[in-house]
Amino acid sequence: MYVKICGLREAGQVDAAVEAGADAVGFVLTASKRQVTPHEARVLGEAVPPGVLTVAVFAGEAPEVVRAMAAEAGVRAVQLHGDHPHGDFLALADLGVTLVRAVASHANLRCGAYGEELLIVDAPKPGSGEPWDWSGVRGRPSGKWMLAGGLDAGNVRRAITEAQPWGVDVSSGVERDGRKDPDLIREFVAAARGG
Ligand SMILES: O=C(O)c1ccccc1N[C@@H]1O[C@H](COP(=O)(O)O)[C@@H](O)[C@H]1O
Repeated sequence: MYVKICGLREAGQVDAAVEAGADAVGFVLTASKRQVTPHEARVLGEAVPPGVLTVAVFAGEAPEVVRAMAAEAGVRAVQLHGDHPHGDFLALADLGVTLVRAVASHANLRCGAYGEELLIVDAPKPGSGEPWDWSGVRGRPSGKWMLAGGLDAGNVRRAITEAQPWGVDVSSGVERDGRKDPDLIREFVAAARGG
């Protein structure tokens, strides 16, 4: 089970995610309570081993903005949320990073349909921590797709059973009082992998 921990803002949180065995760590560069600057993302990403994907999260920015910020952040992947047109993915195809398309369940759920390598099927309000009807997507997405939206250590096994994703992605569910919590990160990764 591929696991991404998103919305990291401090070096200790990144270390906790890597040590827990996360496959990918996310830095939110779009407007959010979890937003970091491209420079901060670069510094955080420097401690991440090569085998772990560093992901910059965007939502609605123009491809030129994504290109410039991703280059400054030095990330290995960019994640575009919302209704980015196919042309935005084509415009970023030569960026040399993994493209991740993040959409709500009403969208095209074929991973690769827009040239992306990874797909995230998320709640209507990304980063809100609100659970949604994961069971409704079972059998609809194809390829390498991650389930996101309202997951935590207590519900991720059920969500995996219901939706049958290739991976899972979490932000709010590994926070305590608005900050990422190393224990919750460890518990989430273990639960996602069946521990
Ligand atoms: O986490 C954010 O603040 C965020 C802001 C804007 C777009 C995406 C964001 N995060 C993504 O939301 C889901 C996780 O949601 P949840 O908090 O676990 O319910 C994941 O795809 C993040 O990358």
